[in-house]
Amino acid sequence: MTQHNLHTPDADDYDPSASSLADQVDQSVMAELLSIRSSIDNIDATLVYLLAERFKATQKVGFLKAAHRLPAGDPGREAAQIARLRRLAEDAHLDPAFAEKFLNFIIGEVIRHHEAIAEDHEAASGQHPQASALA
Ligand SMILES: O=C(O)C(=O)C[C@]1(C(=O)O)C=C[C@@H](O)C=C1
Repeated sequence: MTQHNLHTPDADDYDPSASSLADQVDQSVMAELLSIRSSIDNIDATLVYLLAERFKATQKVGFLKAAHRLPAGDPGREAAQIARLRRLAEDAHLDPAFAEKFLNFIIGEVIRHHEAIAEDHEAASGQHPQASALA
């Protein structure tokens, strides 16, 4: 049974002024809050598009690694990426520990995708022995 009274907002009916604070703040504070939130909304949308592009690129890496039976993870590359991002974060006044945690979170997901691609690839080449000989 669908629970219409427990409505969870989705992207189609996004209300940028949705808030649980309306009865706790005066209108001028709410207006300022909504104005700042409009930038936050733009930034969040950009993050989604950027992450989608990054995952498109890492998917290509996943196919390449699977085709050549390379390991999903590359700790040497990760160490270099983390050192670089920590430096960039410091320059940008972002907590470097947060930047590292965020990158590790994304890379963990990428590695799970790589492993799934490799499993699919192995299963497919098992079904076609001549394909596995060519890999
Ligand atoms: O560059 C690679 O080899 C990738 O698989 C991509 C990526 C990343 O997401 O940046 C993910 C896993 C590796 O450990 C290193 C980097």
